[in-house]
Amino acid sequence: MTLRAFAFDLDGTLIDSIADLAHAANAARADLGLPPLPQATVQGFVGDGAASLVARTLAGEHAANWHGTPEQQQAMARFDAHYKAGLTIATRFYPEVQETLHTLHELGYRLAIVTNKPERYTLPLLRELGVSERFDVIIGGDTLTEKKPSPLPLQHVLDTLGLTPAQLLMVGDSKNDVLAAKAAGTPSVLVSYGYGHDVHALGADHVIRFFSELLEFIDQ
Ligand SMILES: O=C(O)COP(=O)(O)O
Ligand SMILES: [Mg+2]
Repeated sequence: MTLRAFAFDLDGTLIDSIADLAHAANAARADLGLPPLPQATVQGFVGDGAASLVARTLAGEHAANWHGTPEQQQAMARFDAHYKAGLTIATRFYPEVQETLHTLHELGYRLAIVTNKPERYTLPLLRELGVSERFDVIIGGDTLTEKKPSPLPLQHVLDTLGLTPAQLLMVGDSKNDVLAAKAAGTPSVLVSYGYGHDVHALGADHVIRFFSELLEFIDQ
C-alpha cells in the first residue's frame, strides 16, 4: 500500500463514549418525564449524528427521524446541556489507540478525524482528552454541508492534505464509515469492538480486532 494518511471515525473507533452519551440521553429523557433507556439501546442509536440520536432517544426507537419539532428541539437542548457538561466523565480511548496514533505520527503519517459527531462536542472532547494537536484535520458532522455516508468529509481531507484516495485509509466501526470510504474511493478498515452491527458484512477491505493491527497495513 502507498498509504500516507489515516482518517479516523471517533465514537466506537478511537473512543468508547457510550456511557457519557447514554447518560446525557437519559438525563434529557428524565427532564421530559420519560423513563431511562438501556445503554445498549442508546448505543444502537449512535452513528448518524446528534440530531438522529436525539430523535431516536426521544422516541425510544431507531426508526425515528429528526424533523425539528418543538419537542425534538426541547430534547436537543436538554441533551446538549447534559452532554456538554460531561463529555469525558467516562469516555476513554480504546486499548492501544494512543500508542498507535503516536507511532503513526512518528512515522510521518498524517492523521485526520472524520466523525458525524458535531464540532461543538468533538473539539472540546479531543481537547479534554489531550489529543487535539495529534490531528492535521478534524471534520465533525456539521463542519461541511454533508456528513458520512457522503464522501464529502473524506474528499475534504484528501484536498486539504493533497492526497489521492488510495493514499488515505478510513478507519471506522460502522456502515457509514465504509459507505463514505467507498464513495470517496478510499480503502477502509473496520474495528470489531465498536458500535456497528455485523461489521464483517459491511464490505470493508479489512476488519481488525485491535487498533494496533493498523500497523500491519503500513510499509515500515
Ligand atoms: O455522533 C455520532 O453519531 C457518531 O459519531 P462517529 O461518526 O464518530 O461514530
Ligand atoms: Mg463510529
